[in-house]
Amino acid sequence: MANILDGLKLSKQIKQEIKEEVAQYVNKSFRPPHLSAVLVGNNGASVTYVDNKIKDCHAVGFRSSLVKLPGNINENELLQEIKKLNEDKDLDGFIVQLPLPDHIDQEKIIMAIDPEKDVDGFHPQNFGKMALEMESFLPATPYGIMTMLKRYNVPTQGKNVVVIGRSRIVGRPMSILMSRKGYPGDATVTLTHSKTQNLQDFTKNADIVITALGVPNFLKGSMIKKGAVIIDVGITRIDDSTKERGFYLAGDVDYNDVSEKASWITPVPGGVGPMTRAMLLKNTLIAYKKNING
Ligand SMILES: Nc1nc(=O)c2c([nH]1)NC[C@@H]1CN(c3ccc(C(=O)N[C@@H](CCC(=O)O)C(=O)O)cc3)C=[N+]21
Repeated sequence: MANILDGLKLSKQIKQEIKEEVAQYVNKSFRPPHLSAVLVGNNGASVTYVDNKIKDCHAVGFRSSLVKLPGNINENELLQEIKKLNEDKDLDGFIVQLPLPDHIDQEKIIMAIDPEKDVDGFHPQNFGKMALEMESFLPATPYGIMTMLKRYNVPTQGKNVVVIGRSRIVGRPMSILMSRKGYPGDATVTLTHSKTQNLQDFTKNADIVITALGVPNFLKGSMIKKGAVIIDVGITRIDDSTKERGFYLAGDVDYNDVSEKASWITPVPGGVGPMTRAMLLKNTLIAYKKNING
């Protein structure tokens, strides 16, 4: 049976560390860190994520604010809102919750965010710096996975890592981070995606598999090597009226099957998701310290 990479437990530890650091600043009469989120429309999962983010902020002593905009807002109006946030001296960082409605050009919006306030690490300047191994804000989900591997001392040097999915917020940055120098990193990375042929040939050879697909129960025990480390980024809501919230969450990994064979595995829920939230706070703290210390 696999050991569990407990993202919920680790995220609580990290939040505690952040809380203590914030308290030190506030005790010296500095203002608290301030994170803002922009929410366009009312997609169910997005609303949950933003609500959780606000709770997280309060739990660690951050100030938080929410910019709630109607789903039919046009691109220029949204750009105006972003300009205001960029210019707000009392704001350390903000995120624009994705996905945006189809009539808005996502890239254009991301490009408009001040890279210094881009605590999601989505702006091309931060992405480019990440790829060049310069200091930058790292995207929260990949950063959370790197932190989990580090705190659990999972070896990565020279390991075969297979990432499934090439999205701009998870798969692609994950592949870059794991190939960077140092620990965690120094891995041999294969980035697979929907056009990959014979995916199993790659996953069966992998020491670490990171799935970011959004296809429930996609990864089976037969597709992995014995002793592999399995990181499940997929979180899909599955309607189920017998559940309290009317749905349950399913990962990309067939957990019962895969955990028989894996050495380490992340659960869903309680794995990568809570780590993502903790790393957003971490990035905001980094932005804050730069602002406070000048
Ligand atoms: N600008 C932007 N930045 C993001 O980081 C971003 C985004 N847009 N859009 C959507 C995705 C998704 N995402 C999640 C974060 C935490 C959980 C999470 O905490 N999940 C819990 C369960 C939560 C629940 O119970 O519903 C868990 O896995 O245990 C899930 C999903 C951030 N994203």
